Amino acid sequence: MLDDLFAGSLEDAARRREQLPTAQLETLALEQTPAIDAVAALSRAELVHIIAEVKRASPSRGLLANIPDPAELATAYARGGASAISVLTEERKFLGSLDDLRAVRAAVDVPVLRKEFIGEEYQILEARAAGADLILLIVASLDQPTLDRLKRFTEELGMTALIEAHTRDEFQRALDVDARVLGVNARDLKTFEMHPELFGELASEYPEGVVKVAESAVLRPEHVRAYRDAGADAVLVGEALVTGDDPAASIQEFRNA
Ligand SMILES: O=C(O)c1ccccc1NCC(=O)[C@H](O)[C@H](O)COP(=O)(O)O
Repeated sequence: MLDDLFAGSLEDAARRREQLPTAQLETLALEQTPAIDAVAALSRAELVHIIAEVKRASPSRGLLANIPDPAELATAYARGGASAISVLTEERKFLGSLDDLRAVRAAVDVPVLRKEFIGEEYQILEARAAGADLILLIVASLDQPTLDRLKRFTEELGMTALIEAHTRDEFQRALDVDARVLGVNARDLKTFEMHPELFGELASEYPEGVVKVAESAVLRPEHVRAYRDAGADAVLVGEALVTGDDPAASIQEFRNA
């Protein structure tokens, strides 16, 4: 599944590159307002940070929510106290787009994450050109030299990489490239089973100064509390917010869990 998602994302990027060659995209990326410092925005604070996700659909859950106006949803997230907004831009299974990212960027002042299956520099330039401050790098799909190269490229553009691990080995590989924001995702990408305990098993191994992000498997405030008690600085939440009645209120509840 992960290989298919990556292949699809890279094919879509290749199609866009035919319309907008790398040199032109680079100019657009460099013209943007500088990226917001996501490390500062997500570092430990009295209340846990919520990274709230704009997520229409997913491979594990199918269609989740009709989101006609991602900017409106992101504005509600920010009103509820989200510290960052994650926007799924993958088109085939998550039904997202770079237009969603641009709309969210224009609507909020908090850092914006491009959630995508990123395997090459062009996709990172696209993220910057659309105003993203953070991009996702999934360790499971990148060999170590590529992970290192893409992380450096991200930082050269003034952005931050959220480096995502699903196992202890991947966690170590993220540390080996000096991850500054390191996520542990509870969702097994092969079986889609949730393992929220993995974050707690790895939390004590984060070096000082690395932002600890727990991802997925939050449906209720007690799930956020468990991540917070295990040491999370930030928790990334998608489904619970897009399927709930009042996303701003849910974020407030999660922050105070
Ligand atoms: O959500 C999926 O089904 C999925 C499948 C394969 C790769 C990635 C996937 N999700 C991306 C995410 O990491 C989540 O959207 C994010 O952590 C929020 O998760 P949740 O709160 O459980 O919706």
